[in-house]
Amino acid sequence: MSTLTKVTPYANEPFTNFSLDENKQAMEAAIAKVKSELGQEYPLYIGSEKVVTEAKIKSINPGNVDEVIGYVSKANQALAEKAMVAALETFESWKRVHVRKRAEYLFKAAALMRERKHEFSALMILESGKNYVEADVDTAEAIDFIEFYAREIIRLSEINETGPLTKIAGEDNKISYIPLGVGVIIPPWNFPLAICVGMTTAAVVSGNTVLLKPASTTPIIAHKFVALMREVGLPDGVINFIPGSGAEVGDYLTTHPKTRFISFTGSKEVGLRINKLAADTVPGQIWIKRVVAEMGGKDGIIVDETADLDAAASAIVASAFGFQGQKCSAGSRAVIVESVYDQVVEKVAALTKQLQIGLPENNFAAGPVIDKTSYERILEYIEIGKQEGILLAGGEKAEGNGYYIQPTVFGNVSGKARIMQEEIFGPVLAIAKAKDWQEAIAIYNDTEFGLTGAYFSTDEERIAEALETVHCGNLYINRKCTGALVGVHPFGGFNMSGTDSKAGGYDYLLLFTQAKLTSRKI
Ligand SMILES: NC(=O)c1ccc[n+]([C@@H]2O[C@H](COP(=O)([O-])OP(=O)(O)OC[C@H]3O[C@@H](n4cnc5c(N)ncnc54)[C@H](O)[C@@H]3O)[C@@H](O)[C@H]2O)c1
Ligand SMILES: N[C@@H](CCC=O)C(=O)O
Repeated sequence: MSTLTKVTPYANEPFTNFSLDENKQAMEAAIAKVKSELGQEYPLYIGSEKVVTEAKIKSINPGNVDEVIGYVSKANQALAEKAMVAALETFESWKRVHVRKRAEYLFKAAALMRERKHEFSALMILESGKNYVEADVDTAEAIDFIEFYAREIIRLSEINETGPLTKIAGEDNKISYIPLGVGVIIPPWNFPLAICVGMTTAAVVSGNTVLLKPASTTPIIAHKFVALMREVGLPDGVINFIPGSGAEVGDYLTTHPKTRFISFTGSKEVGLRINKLAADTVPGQIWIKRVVAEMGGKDGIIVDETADLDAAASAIVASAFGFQGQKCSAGSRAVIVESVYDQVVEKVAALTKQLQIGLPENNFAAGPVIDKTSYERILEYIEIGKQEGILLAGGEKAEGNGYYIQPTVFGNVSGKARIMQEEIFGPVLAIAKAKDWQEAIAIYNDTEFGLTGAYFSTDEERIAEALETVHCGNLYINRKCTGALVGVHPFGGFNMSGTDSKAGGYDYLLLFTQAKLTSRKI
C-alpha cells in the first residue's frame, strides 16, 4: 500500500432517515437485491483456502421461516485445528506489518461498507429480523467500530510522543503496545454485524490473527463482512472464518494451548464456561489466556415523581421493545415510584399496544424473535409472568410465518420475581412499584447483572445521587438505556454482565495488546 489515507478526526456514522421516500425506496431496492441472491452456499476461509464442507449451517429468515438465507460450511475440530495452524503462521508476518498499514485496511473496509450500507442492512433484515432502523443502526455501528479502532491503534502507536512515562536523565524509555497472538472471536447473533465487526477488527488492527466463529443463526452477514475484508486485500490467514458448533469448535479452541486470548460476547452461561475452561492451563501452553467476556443484562429504567412522564414512558417502551427486546441493553425492567406509578404504567401499556407486528422487510415496529428455541423460552417466561404480575399488554404469540410474539408488559411485579431477575432476551417488560426514589434505586440494584440503566428525574440532588449509586456500566439520565454510540458511550457492564471491557472506548485496544517497556541507556 503506497499512499496512506489522511486520518480525519473520528465522527459517528449518521443514521438514515427512513421517513424520506428516497431512503425507504433505497432500502427496498437493497432488500430486493439481497433476496435475488438468497440460497447460496458460503465457504469457510482458512489461511489462503476456501473450504467447502458437506455439513452445513442452514440460515433462515426468522420472520418467514420458509425462506432460506443461505448455507454456510461448518467447521469441525479438525478444521478448527487447521485454522489455528494458519493463524499461528500468519501471526509471524502480520505482527510485523506497520500499524498504519494495518489501519489502512480498516479505513478501506469502512469506506466500502459505507458504500454498500443498505445491502448490509438488508441482509440483516432478512437474516436476523431487524426492521429498517435497527438494521441501519447496526451497520452504522459496524462502520463506527472500524473507523474508531483504526484511529485508536494509530493513537496508541504514537503514545510516546505525548510523554506517558516519567523521564529520568541518562535513559530513553518507551512503551509500546504489541499484539498478543492468535485470538478466538465469538460474537452473538443480536448485533450480527456491529459486534462481530467490532470484536474482529479491534483484535486484528492490534496485530493479532484470529479465528472467527460467528453465531450459528447469523453466519451469512458475518461471511459478508469477512468477504469485504478479503476484498480490501487483508492478507490471507489474518481472519480465519470458521462457523461451527459452539460446544464443539468453541470448547476445542477455548482449551487449545496456542489460543492466546478469547474475545466473547454472549450469554452469561457461555461466558462463564469460557472463563472457567480458559483458566485451566494445558500442556504446551506458556501464557495465561486473556478472556474478554461481555455477557447478559437485566437492565432497567427508574422513574421518580419529578420526571417528564411522557418522555419516561416512551423511553421505557423503546428500551424494552427495540429489536423485540433482544439487546443486552434492553430495558426489560422498569421501577416507578408509587405516586406516579398508575400514570406511567397506563402510558407504557398504551404505547406498547400501538406497536404493530409484522415482517421486518415491510418495516414493522415489532418483528420476530431469532429462532424456535428463543421463541419457546420467551413464551415460557410469559407464562411465568402471568403468575408473577398483572398482564397489562400482549401476553400471547402473534400471527405470522415466523417467531412472532406480542410485546408484553407485566405490572406490579416484585423485585425478586423471576421475570425481574432473569434475562429473558425477548419482548417482555416487568414493572415494579417503589415507595420512593431511594427504594426504586435499591430495586434496580438488586440484580446479579449491571449493564445499562436509566434514571428519569428533574431533581438535581437525586440525579447526583443516582449517578453515584445506580450500579451499572452504562448509566443514562433522562433517556433510554439502549443505543450506545461508539466513542461516545463506551459500552460494557459490571458483575455478571461481564468484564466491563468497554467496546468502542479509548482503552479497548489495550485488551488485545501487551505493553512492552524498552529502556535504552544514553
Ligand atoms: N454485554 C454485551 O455487550 C452484549 C452484547 C450483545 C449480546 N449480549 C448477550 O448475548 C446473549 C445473546 O446472544 P447469544 O444467544 O448469541 O449468546 P450465546 O451465549 O448463546 O452465544 C454467543 C456465542 O457463543 C457461541 N458459543 C456457544 N457455546 C459455546 C461454547 N461452549 N464455547 C464457545 N462459544 C460458544 C455461540 O455459538 C455464539 O457465537 C444475551 O445474553 C445478551 O445479553 C451481550
Ligand atoms: N450497544 C448496544 C447493545 C449491544 C447489545 O446487545 C446498545 O447500547 O443498545
